[in-house]
Amino acid sequence: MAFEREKENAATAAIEFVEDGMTIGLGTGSTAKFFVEALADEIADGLVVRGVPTSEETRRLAESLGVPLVPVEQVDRIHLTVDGADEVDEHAQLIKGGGAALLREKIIANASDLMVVIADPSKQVEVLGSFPLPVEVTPFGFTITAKKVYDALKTSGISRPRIDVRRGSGDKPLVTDGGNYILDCACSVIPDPAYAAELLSVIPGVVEHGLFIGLARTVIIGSDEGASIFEY
Ligand SMILES: O=C(CO)[C@H](O)[C@H](O)COP(=O)(O)O
Repeated sequence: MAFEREKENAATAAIEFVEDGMTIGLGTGSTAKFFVEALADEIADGLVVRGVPTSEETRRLAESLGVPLVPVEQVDRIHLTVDGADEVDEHAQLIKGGGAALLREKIIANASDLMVVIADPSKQVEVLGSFPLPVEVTPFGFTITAKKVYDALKTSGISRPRIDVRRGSGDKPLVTDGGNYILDCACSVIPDPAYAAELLSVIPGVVEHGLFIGLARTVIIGSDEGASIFEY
């Protein structure tokens, strides 16, 4: 798999943000997996923390590695969330949701004192939009919602968005942990991510979108040799 070493180095560097007693949001995806593994090693060495997983996939991984978890309903404070991203720009604006976990990821990131993004260099972009923007929608009326999403993206300045329902097994629409569908919106360039986010957020049927604006405060980019940490 590409960029494995860079992902692992970014994830390992994020351990320096972890302190004893923290409740930690555990992201989803191949980079976040390295973080959960690194955290499990620290726990084996005596670190005391609890995790809040952002997907069923991460919950299973954390449980298999012996990372103590706390049900999200019982959490009153999340000190830190460490998660990957599909794209990160120079203002720490993100596209997330390639792993279909964007809803839980955003709820947990938004509730955290600090969101740290870990990524390999291929995720760094000047302008968001090469990666198709995931938009999570309710199955009811999703074709109507898709049309509204198309209109919103056009209004935000994207010239020709193309929208596909993400497919899972048997070519059926993929169903997220929350029971919803994902619209993958090929935009090429998102000229005004904050405006696009604002327009998408008010569409009935849109549960959440993959634009993470103003959430990440720290971005760690892994390299072959180590990692660079950027604070915003
Ligand atoms: O947003 C996500 C899941 O919904 C992931 O963080 C994102 O897709 C990056 O994944 P990876 O680390 O495997 O490249």
